[in-house]
Amino acid sequence: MPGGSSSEKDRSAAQETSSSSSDEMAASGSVRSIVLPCDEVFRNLKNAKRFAIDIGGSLAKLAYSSTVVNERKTAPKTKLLTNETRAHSTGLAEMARESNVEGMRLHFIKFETKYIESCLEFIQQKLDQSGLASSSKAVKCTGGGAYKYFDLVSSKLRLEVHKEDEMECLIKGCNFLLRNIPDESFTYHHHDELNKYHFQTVDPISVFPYLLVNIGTGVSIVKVEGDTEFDRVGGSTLGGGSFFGLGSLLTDAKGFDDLLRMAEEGDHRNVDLLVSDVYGGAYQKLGLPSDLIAGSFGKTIQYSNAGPEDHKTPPADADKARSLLLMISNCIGQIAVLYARMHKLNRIYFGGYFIRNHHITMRTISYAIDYWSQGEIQALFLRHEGYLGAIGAFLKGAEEDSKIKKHASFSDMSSLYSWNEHYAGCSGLGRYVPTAFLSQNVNINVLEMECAKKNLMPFPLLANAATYRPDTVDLTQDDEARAYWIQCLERGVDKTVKKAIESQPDSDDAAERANNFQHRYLQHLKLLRQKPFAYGCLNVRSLLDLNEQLLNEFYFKDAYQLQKYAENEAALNELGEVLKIIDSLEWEDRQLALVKGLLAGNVFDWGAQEVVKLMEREGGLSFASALEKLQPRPWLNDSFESWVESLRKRTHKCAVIFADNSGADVLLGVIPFARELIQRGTKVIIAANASPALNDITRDELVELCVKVAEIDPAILGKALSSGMLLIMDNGQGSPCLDLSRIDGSLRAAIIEHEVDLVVLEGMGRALHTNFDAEFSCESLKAAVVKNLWLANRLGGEIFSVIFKHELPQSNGL
Ligand SMILES: Nc1ncnc2c1ncn2[C@@H]1O[C@H](COP(=O)(O)OP(=O)(O)O)[C@@H](O)[C@H]1O
Ligand SMILES: CC(C)(COP(=O)(O)O)[C@@H](O)C(=O)NCCC(=O)O
Repeated sequence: MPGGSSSEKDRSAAQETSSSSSDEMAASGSVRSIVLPCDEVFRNLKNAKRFAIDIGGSLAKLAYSSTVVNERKTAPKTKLLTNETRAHSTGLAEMARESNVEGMRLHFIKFETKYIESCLEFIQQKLDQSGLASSSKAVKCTGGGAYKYFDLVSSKLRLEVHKEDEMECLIKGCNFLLRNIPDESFTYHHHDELNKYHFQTVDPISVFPYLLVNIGTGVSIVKVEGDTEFDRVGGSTLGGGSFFGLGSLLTDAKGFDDLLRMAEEGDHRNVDLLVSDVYGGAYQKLGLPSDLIAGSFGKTIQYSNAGPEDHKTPPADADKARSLLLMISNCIGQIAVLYARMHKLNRIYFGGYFIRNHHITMRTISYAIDYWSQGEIQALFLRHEGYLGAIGAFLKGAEEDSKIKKHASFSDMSSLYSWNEHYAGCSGLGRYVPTAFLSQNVNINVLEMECAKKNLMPFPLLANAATYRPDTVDLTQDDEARAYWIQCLERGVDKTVKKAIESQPDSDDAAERANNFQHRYLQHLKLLRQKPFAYGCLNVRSLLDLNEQLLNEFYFKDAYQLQKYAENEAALNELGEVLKIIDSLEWEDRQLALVKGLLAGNVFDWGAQEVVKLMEREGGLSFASALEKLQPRPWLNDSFESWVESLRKRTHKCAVIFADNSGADVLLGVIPFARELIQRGTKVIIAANASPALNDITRDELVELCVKVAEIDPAILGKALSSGMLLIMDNGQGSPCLDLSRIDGSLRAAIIEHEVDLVVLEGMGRALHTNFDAEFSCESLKAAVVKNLWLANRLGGEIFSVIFKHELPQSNGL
């Protein structure tokens, strides 16, 4: 039987391993690294609320939830908002909301089942020390170990153990990951040097049907047609257990990582019988190439039968390990296609930790699926392939608890709220980190997810939500850009540290925490330099978001709060004058002044090192000097004429403006621009961040500022705020960039209700790093100042080049 994997391809892989193995082994964890203290891995255990465990034949996966208090230090309260004014500001009062919410985080930890006892002991110790009890009376337990370790789990955690069906947990976990984690699934393309991982956008509405092939110790094959409609249609004994077990018998491998390392180094042609070994060449009649595997391990018989006089050297351990990995991966691929065909399914996801994001395994399975399905089916892998059962078990427990307690239910949370991967606490794709586990060192893999506490949904005016990708440049594919941005953010970290310390003048340990932040951020950047795919896709957005996550991690909820406060005050003082100048201009000059104001405001960006230099100079940066910095027209991207023409032709019904920085940007740029639209009869929604990121304005801050704005300009802006012509809303995010596939559900509803026909994206983060290529079903403006020399040069311009992109939808007859 042809093995399904051509040895020619495998030979090329064998030759490639010398270059790729070091990287891949870093991924699989055999790289020497510092042993982490257990507390750094079992994070937030003292706030743990609920546990679940999936104890498999080989690996145990522990899941727990913890609460993270969003102890946002309040900025010196803007004196502008007294209780009295708050009460009288109709329209604004309703917008004010509680922002000091408790966040929910999910932690998943994976280690070899043989350490289960030490792990439970460690947890027990921690829970005893903290004196806190789990909020749940029971722990959900799945996998074979739910039976085998029943007594151990219940005695150590002092909780009732509820056994849960393994398949149900597996599917629940898989559906949750597909719906909630961006870039969760991918196809693997070994021969595409630049882009080995093609991440898939999973439309949450059309997740089903699919076939799940879970390769754990054994293999389960499940046909999934809905959340509760699934059927274990088959399985195989030839799985991860066979690879690890047989591999250990056949070689001197010291553990799984060692076996994988051997497989990378080995040459299967010393072990497998190829078509050429049988036929002397290709088997033309059947179309079997000469280097196809005819029989796995077929050559080993020669060594077994050979006497000492034959001088046959037995195959190396590495060759056997490779042949074994190919044999098992090939067979599973073949079986998967047969089941997919039998059940008329064309999507096959591979779960289970045998895969371990390993390039030979993924490549062989992909090849087998392609070969046996004649190119009709592609193998889909999951970034968190080993956690499906644990996630499912955790969700089951949480749902049941919330039903009993009849309060804010987790079942609602898994279906109504969105989750983000918390990169700051994840060890990354397939990586194992050595951890000091009571008295032993154990390799552990960690995943964390954070509840967005919101129902995030796609922006309704995307031309094609299914194909929308927020990021303009994929840094995993662009080596030069990746090297530049990682280095640029490394250089910017000192400034962030300084601002973080400044933001908490009364704290004794701010400097220490800020240094820890710096250390961790630099560590993550180093990992991403070596393993760009560690967290799925890599882009400027994910690098910036990681910065925010780590700041929060070290209790810097708003590092720029003092800066923002000062800039807001200064800009409010200038607002009246700026409005007066604008009002004195003729119509066309006014339109240009408004656009230039929007752009000049965007220069006030604490995320851009070139600008920081200007702002920290003596005298700082004024709005007037920012205006002077702008590239003279024609701009690098200049559709001002087209914008003016559109304004002449029509009055927009409603515009949504995604605001960027605090101070001059929002108050002297966005507000006057919005005011002009309002005067033309256009309703305006200003959508600001839900939580702080750099010096970006948040929705709560803007609501407060608007009280003063209304006082400065009662006739137009004051009236607009109270009549609902100007709405301030939350975009659902806390990033300097903007992912339009996940915006706040209420903003989405308002956009639909008010029939938004103009989208304005402002700033580098929202209009250049992300969404530059986004297409909308209505008119749009993308406005930004390029405040980074490298990027400006790359785009063919100089620092402070201007992007002003006005676009009409494809089908628009205007
Ligand atoms: N560090 C490791 N130790 C043991 N097995 C590992 C390791 N990393 C990956 N594996 C592979 O993962 C398989 C177990 O996958 P998993 O999905 O956890 O299944 P199970 O729940 O049956 O333990 C093992 O049989 C082995 O092939
Ligand atoms: C962080 C930013 C995206 C914010 O830009 P904005 O959206 O405020 O225009 C931008 O400043 C940026 O790309 N900074 C990278 C680092 C630097 O240029 O120094």
